[in-house]
Amino acid sequence: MREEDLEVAIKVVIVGNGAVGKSSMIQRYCKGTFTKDYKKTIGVDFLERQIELDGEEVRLMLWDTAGQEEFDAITKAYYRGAQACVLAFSTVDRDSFEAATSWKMKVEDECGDIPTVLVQNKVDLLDQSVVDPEEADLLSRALGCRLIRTSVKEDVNVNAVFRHLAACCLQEMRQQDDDYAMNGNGLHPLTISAFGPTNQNGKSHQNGTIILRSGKPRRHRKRNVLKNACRIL
Ligand SMILES: Nc1nc2c(ncn2[C@@H]2O[C@H](COP(=O)(O)OP(=O)(O)OP(=O)(O)O)[C@@H](O)[C@H]2O)c(=O)[nH]1
Repeated sequence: MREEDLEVAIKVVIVGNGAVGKSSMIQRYCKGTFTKDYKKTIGVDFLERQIELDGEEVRLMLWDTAGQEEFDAITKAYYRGAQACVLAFSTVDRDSFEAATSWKMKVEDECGDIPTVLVQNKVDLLDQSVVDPEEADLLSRALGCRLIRTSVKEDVNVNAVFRHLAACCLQEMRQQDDDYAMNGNGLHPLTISAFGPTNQNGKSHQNGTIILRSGKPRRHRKRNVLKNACRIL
């Protein structure tokens, strides 16, 4: 398979309290639209967008999870396999700021330590802000992730959020490629050689190799996708 037939696909989850602007951010980024109406997300939605970064084609699959508690049980499963995270709160909603730490822990529980951006949305409403700039800076340092202030409404910094995450993932992936290249025995660093279990005929089920896959982004064969349209629930 040729290198140009491969692409990087990254699953990004967007988490945060209800009404902080998660769905709006995804709509803005993938469709270029914004609506003032608030329609609670039920369950999980996703949209995708392809970008070029450092000469690589990167497909970002953006998973929109409901911020409302009542959908908690449904959304939990959808964190699995996520490779990057947007952790959003609203400039005019103190509770959403205070909930950011528990959202981060929730994602960490499911996905481990994945590249994450803390997003302070609705900065067009700074005159009504209930979060001091220093507090937000402090939180981003405490959580160990970059803070990006956005206005989805005014289309400020939305692209920067996703480019930053894609760049982090790409860097991780290249690091893995380097490790692989340097690993002289021809095995991927996360591949463990072993005798596999045998079936009733005494034959090995596969080739005797147990592969531990990391949840990190990998190159995939390009595929034709239905652009921008996939509702799960
Ligand atoms: N002023 C302002 N309003 C915004 C901005 N982003 C989103 N909104 C509004 O905030 C409300 C909530 O936005 P949503 O995108 O539905 O919020 P959500 O986080 O997806 O909410 P849930 O689906 O309940 O989790 C909507 O009325 C949006 O129009 C922004 O940057 N500025």
